[in-house]
Amino acid sequence: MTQQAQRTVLVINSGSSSIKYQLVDPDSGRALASGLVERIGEETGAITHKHEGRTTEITQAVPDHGAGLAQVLRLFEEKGPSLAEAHIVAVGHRVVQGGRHFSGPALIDDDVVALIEELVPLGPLHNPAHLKGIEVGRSLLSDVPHVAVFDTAFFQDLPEEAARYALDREVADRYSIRRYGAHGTSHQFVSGEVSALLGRADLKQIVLHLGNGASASAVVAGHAVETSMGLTPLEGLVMGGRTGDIDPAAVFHLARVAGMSIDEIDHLFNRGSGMKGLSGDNDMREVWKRVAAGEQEARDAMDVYLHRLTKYVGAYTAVMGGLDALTFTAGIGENDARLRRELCQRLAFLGIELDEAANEERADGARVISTPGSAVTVLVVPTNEELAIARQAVTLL
Ligand SMILES: Nc1ncnc2c1ncn2[C@@H]1O[C@H](COP(=O)(O)OP(=O)(O)O)[C@@H](O)[C@H]1O
Ligand SMILES: CC(=O)OP(=O)(O)O
Ligand SMILES: [Mg+2]
Repeated sequence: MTQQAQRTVLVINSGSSSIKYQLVDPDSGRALASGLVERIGEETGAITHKHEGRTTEITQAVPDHGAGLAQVLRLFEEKGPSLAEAHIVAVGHRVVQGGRHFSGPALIDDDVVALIEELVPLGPLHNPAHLKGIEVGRSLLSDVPHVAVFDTAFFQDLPEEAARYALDREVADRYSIRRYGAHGTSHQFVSGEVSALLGRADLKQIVLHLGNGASASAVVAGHAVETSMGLTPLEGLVMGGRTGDIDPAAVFHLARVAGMSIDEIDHLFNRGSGMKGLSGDNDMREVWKRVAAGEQEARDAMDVYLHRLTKYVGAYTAVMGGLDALTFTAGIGENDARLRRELCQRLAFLGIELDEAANEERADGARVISTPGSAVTVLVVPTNEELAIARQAVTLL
């Protein structure tokens, strides 16, 4: 018989086109159930629900995040575990954009919902999905507290010189234009795991969160000092469908010369660019297949991706005055050994030496993939945003 949890948190992590969820015991870290709703809004969506070693897979259209979440709650009733008997003490919602309002988790009430709504322009791919998740979650699970955990919270204390853009001060302050960052729950969780694994609290770290959205952070002794996402999650690294860094004058140029509207440019930069725009595919596994098939555009896209990463690692090493640990996480960072190898080759000048066998090994947990003689410890650490959200949520109870 599986051991009963004393208390659980249901965590809902809504992405731009997906929902990840976990029913998790915040004390032991054990997930009683977990799952993923993918390709929301597309012709065919997919839902995967895992509970006690059993996996249920459903292929069906999921029109929006509200419908996806309602389906997930039905799956809990049909396949278990029953939410009514799960001792749920809170529902934790990931929220990407908290602007300047939130430096920690917040109990969700109508005022908090209004603020998340106000911040939609600064989290255009994510905040609308979170609002749907919160609305459906609150109506279907109305007798437990709902807590919002913000991606931006970990970066609220960035040094002013990192958070401030060189934009007219009055305009920037009036319109709250500054670097808010994103993926902070993951950067905080992963950098904390690295400190624990290496047994040192004073590390100079770079964390590369490489998923569909991708970001880098520089963390000194547990405090973030730089991060690549900016006013919105568009800035920084090359992503699945997002440009990352681009000269803002490209916007003026496309408006004036190509006659594109602001909404068209927004869509182009946020959804039609990145690896998808460069190679035709936003999934790294597909891009590598194209590289293997000899497609030059795919190889060029990989080189743009790697060049951007190299630049950020170099810049953050300079900002921190050194580098002790470089960590890969999220879908690409955790699974793409070739990408890790090619990046570390470009970073050999830092004294980085990869243990090729450890890098290729398919393992689940956190691990070191550099040689004992490497000047920088290189690691793969699986992120667990859901567990981190659950732990933050219960601090408010
Ligand atoms: N084995 C793999 N090799 C390379 N990339 C992978 C692999 N497995 C997953 N990915 C990448 O991970 C991405 C999803 O990462 P994830 O962190 O779940 O992103 P998000 O939270 O933004 O949806 C996919 O788009 C895919 O490109
Ligand atoms: C902020 C962000 O890009 O999140 P995700 O990678 O989950 O889309
Ligand atoms: Mg993610």
